[in-house]
Amino acid sequence: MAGEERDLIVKIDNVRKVYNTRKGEMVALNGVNLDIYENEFICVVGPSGCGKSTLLNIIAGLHDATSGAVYCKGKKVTGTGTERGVVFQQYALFPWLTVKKNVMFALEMKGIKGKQAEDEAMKYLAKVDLTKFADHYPKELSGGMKQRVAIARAYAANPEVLLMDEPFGALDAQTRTQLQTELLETWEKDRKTCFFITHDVEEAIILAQKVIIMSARPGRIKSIVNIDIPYPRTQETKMTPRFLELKNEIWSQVYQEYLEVRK
Ligand SMILES: Nc1ncnc2c1ncn2[C@@H]1O[C@H](COP(=O)(O)OP(=O)(O)OP(=O)(O)O)[C@@H](O)[C@H]1O
Repeated sequence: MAGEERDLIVKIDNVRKVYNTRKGEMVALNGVNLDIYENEFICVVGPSGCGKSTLLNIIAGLHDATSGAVYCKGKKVTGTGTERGVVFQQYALFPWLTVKKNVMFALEMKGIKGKQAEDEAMKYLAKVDLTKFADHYPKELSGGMKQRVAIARAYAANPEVLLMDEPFGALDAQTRTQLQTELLETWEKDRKTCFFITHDVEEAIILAQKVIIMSARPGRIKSIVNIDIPYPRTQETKMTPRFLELKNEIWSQVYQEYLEVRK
């Protein structure tokens, strides 16, 4: 249906990625197909080395696919673009810019300048509760605060899709839980399309509408599990019977792939 097509944000079409290594060719991804629709929250889990980051980097336009292609709103991805915002595990802030200027940078890339960029940056910093730190430098912030700035910067660019590569992976458990809650609250309000990689099955279920399980290398999509737990979700959701059932189901599938890796 034409209506459905309008809502398709990212199309991953038969993507294969081969790296040339000293030991020869290494197939990181093979035959990956996925459609990401507007307002979807998708989490990707799978064993270490199955190609999750490779896939995200190809969507981001940081890597090329060896064959196949990615389309964003119908346009073939050939490089990075402001319609695809990326948040990495290691905050990737500019250390020489203040918090506010880091966020302003994203706005300036979109052609928003001067006072308007400053006002908008402050608006996004307020969303992540960091207005008081606007004039601080990244090195003066905790890991969780740096990641909030990275998220504010990604949001400020108002991308069609947010690509997040283990954004909370480097944080302690408490901060991680806090940032999950904040991201959930934000997503429940604006439903920004998200493609989020994590090692943490609980994190995937609490956030996502769909959890994509990737197979051991060469990475393929092994299965897609719909998370039928209604929003709003809170940390207490993790104690509910349905959550635990989904956790068992997804964990056992991921575990099978871990065993494949170890063979
Ligand atoms: N630039 C590169 N050159 C050669 N091989 C690479 C390169 N980048 C990744 N690889 C290999 O491709 C495979 C997939 O890596 P990738 O980082 O995408 O996996 P991942 O699922 O994100 O892993 P993890 O969960 O450990 O972060 C791995 O075997 C990795 O060693």
